[in-house]
Amino acid sequence: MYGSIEELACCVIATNPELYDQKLPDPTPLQPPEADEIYTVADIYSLLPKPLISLNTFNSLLTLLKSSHCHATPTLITWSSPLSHLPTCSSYNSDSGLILYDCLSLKIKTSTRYGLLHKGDNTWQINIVPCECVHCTSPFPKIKNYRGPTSYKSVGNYHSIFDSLRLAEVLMGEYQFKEALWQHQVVEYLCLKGLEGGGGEVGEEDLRNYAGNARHGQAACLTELKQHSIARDLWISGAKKYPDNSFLIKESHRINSYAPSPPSPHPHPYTSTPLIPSLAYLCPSVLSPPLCSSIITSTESHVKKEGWTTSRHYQVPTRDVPVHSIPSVLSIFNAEVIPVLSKLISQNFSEKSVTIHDAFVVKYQVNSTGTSNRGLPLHYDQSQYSFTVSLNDDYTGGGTYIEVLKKAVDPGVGEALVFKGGELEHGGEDIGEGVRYVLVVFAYGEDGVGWGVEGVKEVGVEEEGKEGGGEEAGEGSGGGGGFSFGFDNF
Ligand SMILES: O=C(O)CCC(=O)C(=O)O
Ligand SMILES: [Fe+2]
Repeated sequence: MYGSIEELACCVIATNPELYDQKLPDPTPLQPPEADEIYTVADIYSLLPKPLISLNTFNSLLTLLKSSHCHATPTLITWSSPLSHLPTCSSYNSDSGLILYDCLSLKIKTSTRYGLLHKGDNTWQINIVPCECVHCTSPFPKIKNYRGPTSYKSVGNYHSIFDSLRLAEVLMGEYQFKEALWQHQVVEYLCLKGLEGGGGEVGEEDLRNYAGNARHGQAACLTELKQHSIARDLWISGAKKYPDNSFLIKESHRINSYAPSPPSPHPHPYTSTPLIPSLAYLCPSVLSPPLCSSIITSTESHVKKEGWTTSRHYQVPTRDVPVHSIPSVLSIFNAEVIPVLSKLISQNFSEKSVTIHDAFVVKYQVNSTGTSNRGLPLHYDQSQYSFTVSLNDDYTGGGTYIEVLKKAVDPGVGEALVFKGGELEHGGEDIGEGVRYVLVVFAYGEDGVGWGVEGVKEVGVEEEGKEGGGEEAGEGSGGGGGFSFGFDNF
């Protein structure tokens, strides 16, 4: 029995020092348990979300709680991030603080959760409430459904699959990509098992759809974890396996649109100027001014019909159009830009080959309120190599702002900046007047140190690669690669 939340927390801290380890565990491969019905507190604990709050934040929350008393008698407790980090947590709609999970009660009495609610007037009050967020409701009461064939009783169970998918999305929203990857693998696995059993109560079509979404989720997580060649394989093989899944079709279309880097060196000599040696270079004449104008014209006529996309890059949303969605721009890009970019990367960064992850045309503009879309906040691209190719110059301000230089770099029309997008903090400098168009490219090389990762296996594929669905490794996977961003969000 703990008299106060402080005593309780002290006990938790004393007994679970690893709660402060912000490192995520390696993704757990799906392995059937030895026997049915066996799961320990450690098993449950390993599935709980890891704390994202710092000790300081936690202590200051405890200070706020000084006068409150916890009437519960939990034995093992962990806590999640502040609720504002849980976009799909439905049970609390205020941006209130903290949920404490009582693992033993979860096993015994699923109705008891300890919620900490902000009352809105700088006072805090503990209420014991049944939390219905997916962290609480999804895996734990149904944990047996998540543990492989021997304990998998109801493979077509709608709630376990659907809740698992939601949980995976929440984990992604919390930037817990390794755990989200694992959850997506669980979902695909459950769906495949359900399909083996004829679809169950969910039905084959929905199961295939969820499985495809889960495959997309795995690739998206791997992309965030900079495991890009594996992500690429999962997208390509996923589109073959789930040909009706729109996410997978879109991604494999993106991947297949961009030409591979040319095998022989680009014919004309190429000189670039180091801006920050080994990190950023200025590159003259990547594209001729007439081709830049042609890209702008084709882009504008495309967006008249199709509109701009604003949600492809969720971390810093640009208003852009992917190059692979405009055939005339794609052919200029493949014929003119890729050979030059490949050459630049091999010259400046000693890469043997380059793979394009994504390319898009961005438009910055001062809107009628004079505020939005003038630039892009500081960020890292999570690409290995990024390019910004200027397409016009009739604006004031603008350029690619490089934080370490404390200045914006704005090459002339058809010129480019190539830089290590995942290492150099940068942004789009606000424009003053006019409109700025820029072609942005995310790419990765063959030998990116620390970019290739082993040990992630495709769900449902046997060791020897034998599988009913005729799964193949995606073509064109060129070893380790790296970066992220340009995939569609759920
Ligand atoms: O506007 C620029 O020059 C930077 C664009 C950028 O960083 C991006 O789209 O990721
Ligand atoms: Fe960027």
